[in-house]
Amino acid sequence: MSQLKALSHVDDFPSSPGKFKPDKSLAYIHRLRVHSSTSKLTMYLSVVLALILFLFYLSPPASQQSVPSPRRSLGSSSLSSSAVSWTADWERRVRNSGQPTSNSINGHVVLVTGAAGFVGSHLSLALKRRGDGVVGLDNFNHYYDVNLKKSRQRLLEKAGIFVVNGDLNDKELLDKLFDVVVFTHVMHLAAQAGVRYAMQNPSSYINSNVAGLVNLLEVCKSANPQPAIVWASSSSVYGLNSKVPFSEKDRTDQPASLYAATKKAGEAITHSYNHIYGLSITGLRFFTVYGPWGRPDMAYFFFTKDILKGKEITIYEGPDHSSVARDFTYIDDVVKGCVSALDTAKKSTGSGGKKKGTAQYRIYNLGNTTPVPVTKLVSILEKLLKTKAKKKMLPLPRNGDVKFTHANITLAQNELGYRPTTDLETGLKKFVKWYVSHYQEKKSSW
Ligand SMILES: O=C(O)[C@H]1O[C@H](OP(=O)(O)OP(=O)(O)OC[C@H]2O[C@@H](n3ccc(=O)[nH]c3=O)[C@H](O)[C@@H]2O)[C@H](O)[C@@H](O)[C@@H]1O
Repeated sequence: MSQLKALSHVDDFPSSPGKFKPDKSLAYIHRLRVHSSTSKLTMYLSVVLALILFLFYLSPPASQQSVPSPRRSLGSSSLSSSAVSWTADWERRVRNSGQPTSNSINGHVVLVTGAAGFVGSHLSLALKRRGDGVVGLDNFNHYYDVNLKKSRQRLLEKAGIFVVNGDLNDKELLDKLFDVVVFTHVMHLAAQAGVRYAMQNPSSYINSNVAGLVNLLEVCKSANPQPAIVWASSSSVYGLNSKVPFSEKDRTDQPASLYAATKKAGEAITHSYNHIYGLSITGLRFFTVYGPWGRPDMAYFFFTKDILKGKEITIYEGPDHSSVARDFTYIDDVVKGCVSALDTAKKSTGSGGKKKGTAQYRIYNLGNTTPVPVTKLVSILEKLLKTKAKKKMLPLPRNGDVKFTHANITLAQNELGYRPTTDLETGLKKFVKWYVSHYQEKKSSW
């Protein structure tokens, strides 16, 4: 979430009480009392009266005041005179975007949060392609290059998906979206991602991954009908768990980063909403998802950028120079898992904020089952980029990173039919191809 954006309303208030200077104004009134003549007072009163009448004349009638004005969070920065038509246009765009096509197999209508993000944009396109109604939501924060998010948004727009510019914590906006469209599903992918950044900006993780999640769940529990919710948890919840491969039954009470702790909190929070309100919930633990249109804060992405620039890259290693490894999972495989989670999700059981029966609660690993050392990732990139990396080996810092991840995907295989098919070399080849073509015209921004 953009801190600046979240706090922008603060500008409406005096920054400090010091801005009020009651002592001066009192002295002024006192001077008036002592020195002014009756005629002066009459003159002041007339001026004040004239001012009140003038302001009254300028103010719109009550009926006009009740018309909602365009909101900053809805993507308009200017308060134009066409306030009413702009709002109607916005509603029309949301409604059209959420309309399933006639060839839609199941008629799903999905709200995708984080739609301008990496997984969100891929998933939105996949759903739209098969005819689902898809409405996107994204706050376009500055955690990484906003231009990349806007480029993804343009792709979505071409496919007929409207991405609403707004924040998860904006309850009024979420209520409005649920008023305009009846969502059968919510695919909740908006989050403050990144393991290491949590040490720099801890509050952004609480704001998005905890407060934003609760806000969304509050709106979903009150919606009628309640949507089924599928959301992105993370492999990082396994934390210091050393039993491999990681199974959903393994302990997840030892997070190694605040990021992981907020994702684990999300699993607990969603469970409580499932239990109390009958919301159907599916949590997906993603394992280092990579691919075209990926996130520039992730190692494979900035390694590629730095290798091409001839800049040194830092590779972390474990004790005694042991390798650090990740179960890198290709985006298309993850998207298939997400779609399948949506398709197998049962309906929520509650209505009007009241639970009517037990609702489905599921958690799945979506990994690749083949951990690859980071050193190997770098050698694949060197081969694909035909450039030698300038490598610096460093002991794994205490920044929240864990030494390895490795998914057991049996449960997702059995219940979602999830079968990842892309190995790291094949996936990175597709990423590099995209990277080179996407940035070749923007070399100045490298
Ligand atoms: O699977 C997950 O749950 C998580 O996957 C990634 O987190 P991570 O696996 O740490 O991905 P990267 O940040 O791309 O790091 C990949 C590997 O490169 C290593 N690395 C990272 C940065 C660096 O400068 N050098 C380096 O060797 C890390 O230690 C890690 O082993 C995502 O960033 C998280 O949002 C996601 O939730």
